[in-house]
Amino acid sequence: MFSFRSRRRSFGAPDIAIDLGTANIIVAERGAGTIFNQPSICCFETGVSTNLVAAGSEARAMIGRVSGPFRIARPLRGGVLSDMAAARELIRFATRRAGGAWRVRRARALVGVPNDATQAERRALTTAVHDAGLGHVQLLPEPLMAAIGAGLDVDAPRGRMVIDCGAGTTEVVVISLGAICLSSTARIGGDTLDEALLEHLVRRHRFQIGRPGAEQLKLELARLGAADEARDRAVTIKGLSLAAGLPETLSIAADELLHVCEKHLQAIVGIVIAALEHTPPELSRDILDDGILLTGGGAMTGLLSRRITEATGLEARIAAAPLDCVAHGLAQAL
Ligand SMILES: Nc1ncnc2c1ncn2[C@@H]1O[C@H](COP(=O)(O)OP(=O)(O)OP(=O)(O)O)[C@@H](O)[C@H]1O
Repeated sequence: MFSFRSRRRSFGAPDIAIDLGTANIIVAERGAGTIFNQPSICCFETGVSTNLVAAGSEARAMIGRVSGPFRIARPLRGGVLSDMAAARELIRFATRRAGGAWRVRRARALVGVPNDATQAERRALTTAVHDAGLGHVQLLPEPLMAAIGAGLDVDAPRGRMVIDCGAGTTEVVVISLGAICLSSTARIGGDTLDEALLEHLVRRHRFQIGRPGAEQLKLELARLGAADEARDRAVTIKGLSLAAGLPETLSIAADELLHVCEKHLQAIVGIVIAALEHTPPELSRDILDDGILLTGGGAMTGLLSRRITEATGLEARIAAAPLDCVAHGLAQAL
């Protein structure tokens, strides 16, 4: 069982907090608050040596538009580190503006990590943070940090269920007395929904769009899906017609694409139900009274909270700033 308070005592005051997510990286510095919040993306020029050309928002604008020696890289896949060089360079880039006195003695860093990350995945993340120029690293579980960042009193002797819906992972945890009592993680999230929409368009309409286009489509569907009357509307998508081999604008009923989204949401609901089945009775009673808290970017679609409530009968509440909960929790730990 992870206990936040016991781990903190042996670490001393940290200087910097890093929420390195599959989609976004947020860095907070003690005394200065958030100093960086941008997409987790790098663009490298590969040649004799590999150089970072751009990172964050600038690199995101390059997706699908680079060729030759340029390579777009994302440090994480499915919530865990998959590209060491990209992680190191992105963390270095994101922390370069930090100006604390710790620069002289190398920062102590708090870094969020999925609760089910393996020892090898934890070691890789720690190495990437060290290689980026930071000193002592402490890894903290993202769903617990999300709960703290959302304002839950995690130290109370009360069962709290939190679902952190990221781009690469969905984590369902039950927290009591400052510790995670039960945890279930699936490597699904906003990214897998983007991919499902891409595949649907190719299979059903022979129409190709890029990853940023798929994410934009998902965000539009999230808006439309929240209002039942909007389901009849059509969405227009710009991309490449594979049949004609030409750029085209495709118009599709929102309802058809919302079916793809619903499949994804049902997979998340399935994880929540499985976690509830394994929750001890006293904690279940607390969750019955307090409901479930949703954090992470994927929680922002009102559809997910609605489907969870329909399936479980429990109130599902979306945190005030879902995208920032983990970073806020880590910043509080600073
Ligand atoms: N309004 C919205 N509706 C649905 N999804 C959204 C919305 N806004 C953002 N997202 C999605 O949320 C995801 C990013 O969330 P978040 O920043 O919490 O993930 P992350 O921490 O980078 O990922 P992970 O924790 O899995 O490594 C992206 O897939 C993004 O498209």
